[in-house]
This record gives sequence, structure tokens and C-alpha cells, in this order.
Amino acid sequence: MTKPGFNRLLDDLARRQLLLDFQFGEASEQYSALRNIGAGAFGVVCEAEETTEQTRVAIKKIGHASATPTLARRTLREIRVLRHIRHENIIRLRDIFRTPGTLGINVYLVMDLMEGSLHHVIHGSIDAIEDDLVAHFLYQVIRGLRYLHTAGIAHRDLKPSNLLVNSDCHLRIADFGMAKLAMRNEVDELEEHCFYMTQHVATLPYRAPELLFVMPEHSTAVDMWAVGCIFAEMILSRELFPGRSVSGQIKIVCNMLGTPSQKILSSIRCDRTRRLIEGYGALEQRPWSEICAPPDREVSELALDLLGSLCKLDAEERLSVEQAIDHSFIKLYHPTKSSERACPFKVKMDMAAVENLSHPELTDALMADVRSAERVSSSPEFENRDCSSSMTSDGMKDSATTTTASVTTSSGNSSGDANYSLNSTPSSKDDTLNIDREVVSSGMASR
Ligand SMILES: Nc1ncnc2c1ncn2[C@@H]1O[C@H](COP(=O)(O)OP(=O)(O)OP(=O)(O)O)[C@@H](O)[C@H]1O
Repeated sequence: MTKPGFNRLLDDLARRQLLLDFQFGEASEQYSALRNIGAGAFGVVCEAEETTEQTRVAIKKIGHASATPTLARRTLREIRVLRHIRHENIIRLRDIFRTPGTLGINVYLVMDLMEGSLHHVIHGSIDAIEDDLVAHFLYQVIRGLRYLHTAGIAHRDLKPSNLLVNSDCHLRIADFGMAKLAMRNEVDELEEHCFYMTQHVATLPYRAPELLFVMPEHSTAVDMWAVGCIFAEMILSRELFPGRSVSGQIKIVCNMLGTPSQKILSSIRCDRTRRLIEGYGALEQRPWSEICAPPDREVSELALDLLGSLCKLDAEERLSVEQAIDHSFIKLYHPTKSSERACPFKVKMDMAAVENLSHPELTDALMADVRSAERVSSSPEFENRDCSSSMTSDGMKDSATTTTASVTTSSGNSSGDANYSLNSTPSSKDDTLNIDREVVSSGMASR
């Protein structure tokens, strides 16, 4: 067969697979799948066209979403975080619909289409990312997180492939299937730890010590550890702690950061893990200038200080999102202060309700949430809503959610989908901006 003939055959197969994966049922009048973008452990994502407005969107399909409690809870968490949130650094959920499946309903989340992810930017280009662009990406992650953390919600699965970016350097946090309200829940924690130990190996390099060592986890600090790992990955162009198994990851972290304190060791719940760590003997913390040392450039003292303060073994010593946004490394590039609205209280209430539901209750809640979202998303009010107001599940305005706290941020933008530009940072130069955009664009091209 000729090469063009073979390529046509491959295209045809890809097209058939796309049509098989994305059968939109009644919504096929509104959306048509164009190409596969990627797949994660729980969903497949495609680029699609919204036919009436002729806009391009991303549609994530969670197949058989109600089939198991884990999948149903994951889907419900993602819907409940995203449906009431409007923040320029968090992916926007535009619509939700479902189709029947043999094992449970298939749920489709329609989102703004982004050009790629931070993973593509870091690993798709041979050029290193300049400091001002590193700071710009980091700032946007921290800003999105700050919005969530203010409401006590932790993302819990931050990694470069979940940070979506456009070639104008705008970043949005995505994939909220692991997101959870920071509160104690023994039964669920145990179930989640089993889950972490088995299926969720892909995110090992970003897993905070309290999850890795099986310790009580009750704060948003898990995200700040991941932010540190992602920060270092942007500087190094490789993973900071590149473990491929739980024990391998524990060894790498301990070799770099030293033996955990007695306080940490005594709160480890898993005897095997504690024995494993004790078996390493007394290990010294290595200096950050050695741990984060790219071959071709020097890392500034400020960057190393921020990194060391984020990647602290002890969650209580780790920088909070507020402290990180005030760190001199970030302030160097984002010195201006302004205020922004806080995450609606309704999101917090909705999230809290998810955690203790049984499988049948999860299925009912999922059906109700998708149904109500179908109604809400088709009303014009849904489009115009910002983070200061919210809807109840039956589409009514919820007055309790209109109260917003004002928190300070170092951005000139307070709400809405402002376009990002490195030009807005006083210390960035035009030539740097051009180089950086090339890095971002060439990273995307490798996608
Ligand atoms: N709105 C979007 N625009 C562009 N690409 C997207 C969008 N949402 C997700 N993607 C890409 O699709 C892929 C899979 O998405 P996602 O991570 O949400 O699925 P998942 O099953 O929840 O993944 P994971 O295994 O990380 O938990 C990722 O590579 C991501 O970068």
C-alpha cells in the first residue's frame, strides 16, 4: 500500500474510533466531535464544534459514570466544583449532558477548548522556560488555587497535564475529579488511600508526603507540595521527584529531603511505610541548589527559597497559597495588588455533601445534578453568571451565595476572562515575551 493510502486508512480508523467514543445522543444536533485530544484514567476528551454558535469546545466523556462509587463520586465532584465557578484560572464548564450506557450513564462535560497543557510546554520544546514565564504560569496556578483554597477546597491532583494553557500564556486549572473539601473523614480517607496505593500511580511525582506516607490528610497543603514540584519541573524540564512506584517515590523524596522528623514518623499510619523509611537510616536534607540544578543556567536564590518553602515534608511548615502569592519571587513579576471575589459558599456546601453518599445516593445525585445542569445551562443566565452569584439545583438564584468575601491578589484583573499578557508585568521585556511565546507555541506544536 502507498504511504498516502496508508495514512488515509489510519485517518479513517481514527475517525471511526472518534464516532464510537463520542456518541452524543440527543445532543448530537448541538455538538459534533472533530478529533480526539487525549485520554486520562477516567475520561476521554475530544475537540468538538458547537453547531449553532459554530464555536470550538472540548468535551470530556466519563463513560459509565454511575457504574462504581469511585467513578460516580469523581464525576459528581468535578461537576459540583465546576458548575458554579467562574475564575479566569479555572477551566470553564459550559454545558453538561448525558447518554444512557449499559453499565451506567455516560456523562459529557462541555468545556472551553484550550490549546494544550503545561506538560506540552515543558516537555515539547527544547528551549528552557524563561524565569518571567515560569513566574507567570506559577502565579496563575496559585491564583486559581487561592480561589479554591479560600473555600477550603483542595484540588488534590495537580500536575502539568491538568494545567491547560493557550499560546497567549493563559493558564487554567482542570480535572477536578479528586477535588475535596478539606475535612476529616476516616472511612473515606482509608478508601482513598487504597485507591492512591493502587490505581492512581500516574501522579506519584506530585504526591505530597502526607498522601505518600499514608498520614492524616486534612488540609489544602497537598496542593502546595504539587505546586512546588511543578515549579521545579518548569525550571528543570524534567520531573523533580520522578518515582515510578510508591516505594521508589518515598525513597527519592527521603534521599533529597532527608529523614522525616519524629513528628512525621509517628503520624504515619502504615507500619510498612514507617519501617521502609526507618530502614534508610539517618539521611541529610540536600541543599536546594543541588536538587534543582539545571545544567545550562543558574537558579536564583529567590526561586530556590520559594521551592524549598513549598516542598516541605511537614505540611504545617509548607507555604499556604496566601504566603506563596506574597513570596518575593512572585512579587518580582506580579507586584500589583488588587482584590478578587471569593469562591461561592454554595460550592463548599455541594462538595461537602458528596463525600458521605452511598453508591445508590451517588447515582441519584449524579442524575439530578446532570439534569439540573442541563436545565440551568440552557438558560441565558448561566452564561452571564459570574462567581458572585450561583444557582440552586432547581435553577433558582441562591441568595446565600451572593455574599462574597474580598480577598487580595496581585493581579490587575478582578473577574471575568481577561486576556493575559506578559507585557502587563513591569519587569518583563518585549524581547523576552517573544522568546517565551515561541517556547509555548513550539511546545504546543509537539502535541
Ligand atoms: N478543556 C480542555 N481543552 C483542551 N484539552 C483538554 C481539556 N480538558 C482536558 N484536556 C486534555 O485531555 C486529557 C485528559 O483529560 P483529563 O485529565 O481531564 O482526564 P482524566 O481522565 O480526568 O485524567 P487523569 O488521568 O489525569 O485523572 C489531558 O491530556 C488534558 O490535557
